Amino acid sequence: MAERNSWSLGSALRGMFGRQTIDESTWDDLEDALLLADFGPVITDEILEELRGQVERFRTTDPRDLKRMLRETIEDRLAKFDPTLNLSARPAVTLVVGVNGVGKTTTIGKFARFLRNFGRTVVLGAADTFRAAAVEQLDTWAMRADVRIVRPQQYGQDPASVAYQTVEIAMREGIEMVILDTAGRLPTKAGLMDELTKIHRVVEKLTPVSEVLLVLDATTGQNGVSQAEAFIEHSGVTGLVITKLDGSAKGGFVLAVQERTGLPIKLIGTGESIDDLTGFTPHVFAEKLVGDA
Ligand SMILES: Nc1nc2c(ncn2[C@@H]2O[C@H](COP(=O)(O)OP(=O)(O)OP(=O)(O)O)[C@@H](O)[C@H]2O)c(=O)[nH]1
Repeated sequence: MAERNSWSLGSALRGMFGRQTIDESTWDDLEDALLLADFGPVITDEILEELRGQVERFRTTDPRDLKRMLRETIEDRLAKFDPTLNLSARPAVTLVVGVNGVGKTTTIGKFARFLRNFGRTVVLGAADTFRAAAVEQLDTWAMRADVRIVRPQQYGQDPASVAYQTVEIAMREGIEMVILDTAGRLPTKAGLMDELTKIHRVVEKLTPVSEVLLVLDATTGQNGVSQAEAFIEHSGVTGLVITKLDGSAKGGFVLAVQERTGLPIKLIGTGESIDDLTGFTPHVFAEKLVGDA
């Protein structure tokens, strides 16, 4: 199953785990594979050191043991963060933030369907009011997911007022989940952060915001995190969504990004279709990354 994912280490590791015994070239190959997968140099060194210690402690020369140890080490590190979505409030308000093009709108559509599949009622708020195309795109996803949407009355309307109206409708009509789309780019970073702060403040006049999800594109890997730093610093992010994992060779990014930001991954996007979104389970992810044999 591992080989089907572009981000799997499967093919990179096949040669080394095909050998009879662990030797120096095994370690070199493993280092190359981890760096290529965007674990980053620090985590790569730490993992190698940990595994060398374990191989010595257990006095093994069997590459299959090393593979199991690699999987467990990655799983342990992934599991240090809690991936649970906090959506017990009614309504539970989720603000979705991130730079342009990372897959915010697509994620919102998929997330709406994801929640519908759990029997929840959902309303979307189109609080990216500056781009007509953004509202239209969200509308299309609302239709696909079969959920309601609150659109701005005119373009350029204060995004905070659309957010407020959406939450108000949810409260009035007993809709359980509110998902708010936000702009990815404004002329200035300060303007963007002010806008998000305002949306947050205005919504919280009605009810607390349950989740602020930052969407990151796996194909840009750790470079993309630098672009998103302002969101992490200023918008009270509670969790990460990693998109486009299906087209990425950077499976190690998933571990690196949690450790670098200190934020848990809560959702994973694995394609462009409406059902291509899953929760994040460290055990499953580590197994798909390293392979289970
Ligand atoms: N392969 C793949 N493509 C994705 C995924 N998520 C989003 N995309 C694609 O990425 C592109 C950008 O997605 P959008 O949802 O428009 O991104 P956005 O962040 O809302 O962009 P703006 O509205 O411009 O801010 C689209 O072509 C999506 O189909 C994913 O998990 N896998």
